[in-house]
Amino acid sequence: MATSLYSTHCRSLATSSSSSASFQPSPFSSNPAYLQRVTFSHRFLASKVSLKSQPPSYKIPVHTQQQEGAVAASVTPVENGTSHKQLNAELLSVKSPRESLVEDGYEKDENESTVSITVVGASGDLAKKKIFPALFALYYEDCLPKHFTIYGYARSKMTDAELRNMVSRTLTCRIDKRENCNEKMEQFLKRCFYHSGQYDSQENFAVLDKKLKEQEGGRTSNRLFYLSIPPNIFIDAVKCASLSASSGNGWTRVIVEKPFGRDSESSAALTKSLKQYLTEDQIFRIDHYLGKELVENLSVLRFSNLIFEPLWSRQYIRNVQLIFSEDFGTEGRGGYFDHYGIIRDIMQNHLLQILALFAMETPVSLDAEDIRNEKVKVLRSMRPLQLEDVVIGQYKSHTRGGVTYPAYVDDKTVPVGSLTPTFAAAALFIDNARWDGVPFLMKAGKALHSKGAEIRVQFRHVPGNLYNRNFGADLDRATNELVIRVQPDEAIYLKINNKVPGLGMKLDRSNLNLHYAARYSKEIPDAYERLLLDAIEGERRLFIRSDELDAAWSLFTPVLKELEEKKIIPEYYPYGSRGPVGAHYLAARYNVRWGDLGSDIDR
Ligand SMILES: NC(=O)C1=CN([C@@H]2O[C@H](COP(=O)(O)OP(=O)(O)OC[C@H]3O[C@@H](n4cnc5c(N)ncnc54)[C@H](OP(=O)(O)O)[C@@H]3O)[C@@H](O)[C@H]2O)C=CC1
Ligand SMILES: O=C1O[C@H](COP(=O)(O)O)[C@@H](O)[C@H](O)[C@H]1O
Repeated sequence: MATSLYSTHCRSLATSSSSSASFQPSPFSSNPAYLQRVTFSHRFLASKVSLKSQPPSYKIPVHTQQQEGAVAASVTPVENGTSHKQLNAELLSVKSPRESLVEDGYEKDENESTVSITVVGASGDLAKKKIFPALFALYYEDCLPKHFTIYGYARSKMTDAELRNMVSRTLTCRIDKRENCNEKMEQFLKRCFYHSGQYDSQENFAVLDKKLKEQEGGRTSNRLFYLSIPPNIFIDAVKCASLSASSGNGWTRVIVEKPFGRDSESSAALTKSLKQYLTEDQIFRIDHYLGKELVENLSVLRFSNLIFEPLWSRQYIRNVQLIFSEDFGTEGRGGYFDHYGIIRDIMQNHLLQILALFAMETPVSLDAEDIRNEKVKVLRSMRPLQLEDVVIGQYKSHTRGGVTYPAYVDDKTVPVGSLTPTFAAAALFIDNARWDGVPFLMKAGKALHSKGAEIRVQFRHVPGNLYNRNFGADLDRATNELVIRVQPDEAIYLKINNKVPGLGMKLDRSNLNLHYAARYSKEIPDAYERLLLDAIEGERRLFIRSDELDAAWSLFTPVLKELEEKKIIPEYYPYGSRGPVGAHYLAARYNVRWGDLGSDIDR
């Protein structure tokens, strides 16, 4: 059984909460889980940073799940571990906001604050797939404040009941958290409402504001807008939300989804436009890879284990590989993708963010600004990517086992003859004392043979030749390799050499393996859960600051322009293959062999 040093799990903390606590009020002020969470972490300080000053501290009565007075309802039981898909009629009948609050046992208390979360683009793919399920998971874990409301906003015409119905189809309970699952879903869905409006209409947002106020019932209102819409309408929506639906007496924050522009200029223009309506403090630029468990764990691994940090430099590390692969194409998202390509879609953000966390110096503290300062520093020490250090590819149709998989350009939303890369490999360098000369190789592709994301750290050869003859000719295969498997089947393992038991002297490669599924019984939360919770708490550590974004774009913009201006033709690779062979030549130029070629001890 795992013992946890620092528990920040909302529900597990709730069980050990005391009956009252004194601290600055926040949207979570009466949630025992939250009280405990902030006591243990630096989040508390961050959560106090808001646009408006907070009222003075006071005694907070603890509110528990049981006290919420959930309405008993007949529900379809959870069967075979799957979530319910049927809602009963009572749930779908929409009550007025006040009725809902009273029914849920909430009495108006103007001294308490509320959080209203508006999902802008609620009818879309991301909202359905990720945002609503993450909000439900937070609710299930008692991580949302006592008073919260969720509003879906989009142009599509929908009633509250229809939104609830749509949302209910994607809600699930964790495998290890099924208790009262249907009941919790019903309670959650009652807090979800919908408002149909245009993204560029201040009047429509003003009506939303009115509805939010009704829900907030005179309490201090904190408002979070999640922009789950295409980037061309970000500014319209931000303008209208900010001018017509900002909180009058609490904080207003906006989560902005990627892409943050397509190069340095457009990104700077986006930031400038956003800052017409919001301060930097209000902008939460999301990169969901930063919310992934093993990416969060990177700093813990580095800075809390003496054995790693001394090795973390050019002295011991030969190369670092950041690998992303998907075993499906751009199906359905070709229109978006063709405008961006894999370098902008994955490398400039997800993989570069991982690289920054991997390579940064020790931050002064775990505070958001200290961490982000270090990330900016390391990004600014990097050399802009050169054309000769990039290989691009695009998948072509392939028939296997009687099934024909489409080419990228077969997608109706992709322009004929598109040269947009669906695969790229790149070699990047950090020109600082720690990393001078160490190649950081990135590889990202769609429609490859497997799905996964990992960080591979290949160490140098052991000096001297004590055991060289036992390794055979291939010394590279005998070097230590640390693998951080971000997904799927999370793991951290270290490849070491070991003597095969017996009278002879035969060496063998083995893994010291921290396999999450075996070590921890808990299901790993989705990245969006962590990030939404952080945004609600005002914790900015896992969000991208504007100077960080500028630094990231300046590494990729020149090469992206060159690729486009020179109309570089991608190397075509079959759907479901390992990608273009050019990636191997690129790696070989730096004496690197990709670690994901797979060996019998990798899984
Ligand atoms: N889907 C994903 O897996 C990921 C998405 N993202 C980002 O998240 C954001 C949302 O993504 P996703 O949900 O896939 O996007 P969608 O294309 O599904 O768009 C979301 C909603 O925006 C509205 N919309 C779509 N196109 C337009 C348009 N041209 N003009 C006005 N409104 C429009 C539609 O709502 P209505 O018509 O009802 O107004 C739609 O339901 C994007 O910025 C995307 O890049 C980031 C990572 C992953
Ligand atoms: O941001 C994006 O990420 C997804 C991959 O996310 P994951 O969490 O499923 O690994 C990718 O499919 C998409 O193209 C990209 O925009």
